[in-house]
Amino acid sequence: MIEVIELTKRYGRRTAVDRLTFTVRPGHVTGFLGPNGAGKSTTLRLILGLNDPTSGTATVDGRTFRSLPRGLREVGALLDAGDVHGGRTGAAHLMALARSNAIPYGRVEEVLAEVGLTEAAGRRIGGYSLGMKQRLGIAGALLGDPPVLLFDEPLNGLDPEGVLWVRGLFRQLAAEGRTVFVSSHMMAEMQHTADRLVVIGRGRLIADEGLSEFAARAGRAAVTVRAAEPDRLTAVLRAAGATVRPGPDGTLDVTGLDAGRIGELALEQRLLLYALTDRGASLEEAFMELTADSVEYLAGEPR
Ligand SMILES: Nc1ncnc2c1ncn2[C@@H]1O[C@H](COP(=O)(O)OP(=O)(O)OP(=O)(O)O)[C@@H](O)[C@H]1O
Repeated sequence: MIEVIELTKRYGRRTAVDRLTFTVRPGHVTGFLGPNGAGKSTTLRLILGLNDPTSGTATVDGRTFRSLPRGLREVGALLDAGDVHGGRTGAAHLMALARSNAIPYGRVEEVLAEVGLTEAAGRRIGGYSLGMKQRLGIAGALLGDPPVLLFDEPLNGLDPEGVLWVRGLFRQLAAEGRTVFVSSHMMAEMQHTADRLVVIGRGRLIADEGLSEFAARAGRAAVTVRAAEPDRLTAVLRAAGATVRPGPDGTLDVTGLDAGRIGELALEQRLLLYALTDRGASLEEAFMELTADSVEYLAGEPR
């Protein structure tokens, strides 16, 4: 379990992390979300004892990372996949990590196989693609078989197959009872990866809850409808107070009426429906709405 209490980090006059309090529990994949510059990397570095907080505490199972005696065996982390010695081979990099953390060398082969890098293990990291470097970083985090794992933007640079693999791996690690904390600035990445969210903006906590609770807060549940006569249905639904927007492939995106009421109205007007799907609130919309005030650099108005 990771516990962050009133954590604050200032760089001169800039407050990167502002009295942040949250808990990351075992058995879940917890997404750590926030727009660029929200303070995610700084928070992860504070948890790992790489920087000192200005005030407040960050502990892992009740102790600061620096006071944990067994390093990588207690907490595995991938912070920056590019931060590796390009002249070394993947295997040599992991061997060095194993040696400095008193981890048996046999683990190196195991984790290389787990991340799919066995073939590339003898090649120099300088020639690895970004996706391969991410895999190597994940291998390093897994090396000590730790109960707590932190990943900073681990999906960056991975191809779709790699993304699916990482998601499966995170779920499996959580199912084994580990604490898995994964940062990202994109809700779309997290909504299929995490089951809980810690959301921050400008260093402050915005949400610490399950994915569905977060979505519900936006309060914009939508229904997707596919109808034989979309124009007539649109008029009927608008007359009943709904907001209707054309969706992709001739579907309609309806808010303001639930699926049951839309079905009734269609039946009353003898309008044929091919599909009627509850979409729930869009997590992306919830994220944009709740973090809108804390985005560092807003894009200009569209021209
Ligand atoms: N060493 C430092 N010195 C000064 N300011 C810093 C330092 N590290 C971070 N900051 C500032 O703190 C704020 C938070 O940065 P941080 O990298 O933690 O954000 P982030 O959420 O990880 O962003 P991103 O998604 O862009 O990586 C930013 O405004 C950044 O400029």
